[in-house]
This record gives sequence, structure tokens and C-alpha cells, in this order.
Amino acid sequence: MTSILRVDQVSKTFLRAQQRLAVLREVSVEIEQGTFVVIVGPSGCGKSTLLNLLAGLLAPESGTVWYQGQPVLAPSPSVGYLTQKETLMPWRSIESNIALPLEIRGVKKAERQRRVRELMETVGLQGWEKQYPRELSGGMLRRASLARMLVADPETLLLDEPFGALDAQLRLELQAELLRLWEQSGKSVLFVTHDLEEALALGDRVLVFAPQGQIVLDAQVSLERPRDVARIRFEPRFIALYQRLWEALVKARAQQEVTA
Ligand SMILES: Nc1ncnc2c1ncn2[C@@H]1O[C@H](COP(=O)(O)OP(=O)(O)OP(=O)(O)O)[C@@H](O)[C@H]1O
Repeated sequence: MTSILRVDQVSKTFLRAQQRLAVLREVSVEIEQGTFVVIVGPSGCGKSTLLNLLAGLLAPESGTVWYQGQPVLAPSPSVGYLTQKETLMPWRSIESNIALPLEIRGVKKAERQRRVRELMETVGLQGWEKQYPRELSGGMLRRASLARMLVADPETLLLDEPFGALDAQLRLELQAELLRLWEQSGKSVLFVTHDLEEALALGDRVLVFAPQGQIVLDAQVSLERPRDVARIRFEPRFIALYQRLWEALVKARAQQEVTA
């Protein structure tokens, strides 16, 4: 299999209270084309920073991030990024927020409208086209952001805790929808979550990060597909994998306490 994303010996620091804080230290990881890879790890271990580097929003201090064999120097239309924080524009209606990536690419209005309607239906937001972000619940805003990320059909998706704030039912619905989209499209996905059940229900592979992006476990999730996200958690193999992830996470947290 060919890797679509490659992080090669990447380090990143931030300045905090006049001190250099090492957030990623010589991190190397490869993501194979078409796979669904999940990252879990304690808060502050550098997951979002890694996604920012992969999205071309930050530059590494040393090492290189590669996308399809080219160094990443700026954001690319081939890579969709759903950040942890909502970034919908408050002055634009939901449909015009979702249409924005197509507008930027100069897609004609009729085609924009067709794609936006299609995506709004996919994420269950039909009827909310003319509303503004302030009129939507947190879950609906997430769905709108998901639609905006998908509208221009990027080949690789970076998702940072996309379903964290949703109620359990909606979360399962959107997980199932994302899996369906992914299974039909052959896209590559890198997904960050704190929820181990979500990681195992979705991923082909789960990476457990410790502080500074150190990988304490790289686990293949050999559960059959397509998956029923609601039921898969009751399978014995799922439970065994959950236990492995949990133990790795405990180890990662212990390292965090040592470095804190
Ligand atoms: N722009 C910045 N300036 C200074 N420090 C930063 C900046 N961005 C992130 N950090 C710090 O870098 C560390 C890693 O942050 P990051 O958001 O990558 O962690 P994370 O693993 O995604 O955490 P969480 O699970 O809570 O989202 C944190 O200590 C954070 O405070």
C-alpha cells in the first residue's frame, strides 16, 4: 500500500511564559491511502498540533510533512480539515457557509446549490438552509461544519474531535454516516477523539499518543466491515482491543504526569 501522508521526524515547540514548550518531538508516522486512522491520547499531547501541521496551517521546526510525495507548505484543496472549534461565519446563512469552499473554487451557482442541498440532506440539515449559525444547536453546527468540509469532495479528511459535543444518539448517527461516506469514496481519514469506543468503531488503525506525540501503541483494528457502530462494541474482539487501548492510555497518562 502507498502512504498518502507521511510525517518524518517532525518537531514543534511553542513559546509559553517565555519558555519553549516541546509539543511534538521527532514524530514519525505514515498514513496509508484509503485507510481510516484514529489518534487518541491525553489532553495536550499534541494531537491538534499534528493535524495543523498536516493541514499546512503550521510549519514544523524540524522534519518534514509529506502529502502524496510532496512537502506540505500550505493548505491544499485536496485535504479537508474539520477543526475542534466551530469556524462557521456568523454573517452567512448555513447554505452560504457550506457553499464557501465551492465559491472559492469558482464553481457555478447552480452546481453549488445542487451540491449544498445534497450535503445538507446527507447530514440531516434540510430545511435549515436560510438560518444563521446562531440559530442552530451545537450538534447542528457540527453537522453544518461537516457538510462544509465535504462539499468540495477533498480526498483526505482530517477531523479533530468532530462529534465530541454531540448527544449519544446523534453521535452514533454521524459516525455511521461518516463510515458510509468513507466506505463509498475510498478517502483517507485521520480522526482525533478522546472516546476509545468511537476510535474502535471507526478505525482501521488506532494510534495512542503520549506527551510530545510519542506513539505508545499502534494497533490494527481487525474488525469486519461494514460495521454497525451501535452494536460492534458488544463483540468480544472489540472488548479485548478496548482493553489494550485503555492500558496504553493509562501508560500515556503516566508519562504525562512525569513530564508535567
Ligand atoms: N499556538 C500555541 N501557542 C502556545 N501553545 C500552544 C499553541 N497551540 C497549542 N499549544 C500548546 O501545545 C500543547 C499541545 O496542544 P494540542 O492542542 O496539540 O494538544 P491536544 O493533544 O490536541 O489536546 P486536546 O486533546 O486537549 O485537544 C498544549 O500544551 C497547548 O497548550
